[in-house]
Amino acid sequence: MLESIRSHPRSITNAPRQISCRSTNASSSSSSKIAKSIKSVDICAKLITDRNGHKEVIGLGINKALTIGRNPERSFYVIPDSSVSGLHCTIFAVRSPSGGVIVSCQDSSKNGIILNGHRIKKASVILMDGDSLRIPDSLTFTCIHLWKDPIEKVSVFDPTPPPQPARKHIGRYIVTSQCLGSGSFAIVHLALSMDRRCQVACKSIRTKKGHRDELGQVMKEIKILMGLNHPNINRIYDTQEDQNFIHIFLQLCTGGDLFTYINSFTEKNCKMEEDEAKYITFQLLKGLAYLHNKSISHRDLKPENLLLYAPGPYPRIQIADFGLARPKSYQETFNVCGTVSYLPPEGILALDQKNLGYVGMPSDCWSAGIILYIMLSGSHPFDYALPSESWLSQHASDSRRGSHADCSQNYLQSEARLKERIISGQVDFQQLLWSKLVKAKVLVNLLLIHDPSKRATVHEALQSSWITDDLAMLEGAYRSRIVASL
Ligand SMILES: Nc1ncnc2c1ncn2[C@@H]1O[C@H](COP(=O)(O)OP(=O)(O)OP(=O)(O)O)[C@@H](O)[C@H]1O
Repeated sequence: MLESIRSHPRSITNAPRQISCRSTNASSSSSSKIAKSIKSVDICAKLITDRNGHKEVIGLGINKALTIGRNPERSFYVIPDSSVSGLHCTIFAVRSPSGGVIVSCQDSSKNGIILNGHRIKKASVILMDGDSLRIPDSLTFTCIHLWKDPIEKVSVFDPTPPPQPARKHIGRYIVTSQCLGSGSFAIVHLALSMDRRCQVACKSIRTKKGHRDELGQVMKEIKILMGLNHPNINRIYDTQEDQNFIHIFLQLCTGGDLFTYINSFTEKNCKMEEDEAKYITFQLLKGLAYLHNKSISHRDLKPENLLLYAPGPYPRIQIADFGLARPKSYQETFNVCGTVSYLPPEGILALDQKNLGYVGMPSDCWSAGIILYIMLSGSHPFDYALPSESWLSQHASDSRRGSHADCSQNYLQSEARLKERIISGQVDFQQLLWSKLVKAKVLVNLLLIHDPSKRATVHEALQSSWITDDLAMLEGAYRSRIVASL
């Protein structure tokens, strides 16, 4: 599979074809046909296309690629015009981590696409309600519409574009009301950079009055992180401050986060392929190696903080959310922080004894080991109270409900059990699948070594035979899919 990615960089479009509903006119009979055909499909958005006055409505399903182009072999929606590339663009809908839907369009054409009057080439953009997307001389998507009650509304043929959602100016950015996600400290919106002429993410952190020192510290850290430039690190472009917020402008990722991606396999009762997990781990280790070479540790690595640069299989991932990252030169050890499920034993001990410090880089390697385990098995190596595979769905609903801050008795008890298991170091390799994943298991074990001084460093992890056996293919895929697109 890795080989096929290398030689056919567009194999991303081998994703299942979009099950769409089309109507050639606005008649009620076609509307009812649409309603029938979509009942079994998780439709979350619709496109209304206009081709020389001929209008159609197309439903978009979650995690389904709608490929558009001239070549019927490569495209579901075929436009036999010479101005259209074989595969011109791919529209994708993914669930956003906060439960909404993100619709994006990846251009793969020679001539590009026009989004609201701006030409886009070889990039992935997020589409908002009312956005107009044009393939020059051929086709216009007059609107994209996202609904909460999709089945009912997708059958209604309404070619009127909805009003453009509110936007506000912050410096040289236009921040839209399209929410991309939110966390404990921040809310993230889609924004447009007037200088870069591209979409970016705007992460807004509310600043508390009278905490100027804290604010100064955040700004200092942001400055350090603005110097980072690596394909697997989410870039910080700029910051703006106003009375109540610090706004951080980030490189836009259009594919959601790794947690939601892994969970999409569990929802389909399957697991991520070993090769795909390897490709993602390889990128994670590359990004971490870059950070660790600069003596910076992330300290809050988890699948929720690994973003997919664009949707689709074998995604490019970016390490994000550097809120807790620190250069080591600040201090040798740190006050403990991060999420318990991904903390190493020394982090748990530091957390409970309050005054102990721990070192950031081995902690990142531990978290990488947990992430690798979850990608391959769909469950957590220490959280095995739950039957395997229900861990992800349990945590997905927890994080949607925002119950990380839950202090209920149950939550505290299961957290205490989890901490005990992490400290005792008993990794659960009971699942049958591990007998087939011998080399991957070796790497997981190296990253989950109890003693941080003996734990594999990121460079040692990159030297593990699970990675080096396929290094040529991994490097090839990396070069053709990631470095070539920079
Ligand atoms: N660059 C980006 N591109 C697209 N979406 C993003 C980007 N950065 C963040 N998001 C979305 O916003 C969500 C919240 O962002 P982030 O995790 O940075 O906030 P936070 O408050 O610092 O989180 P935490 O609760 O983990 O501390 C992410 O889960 C992701 O879905």
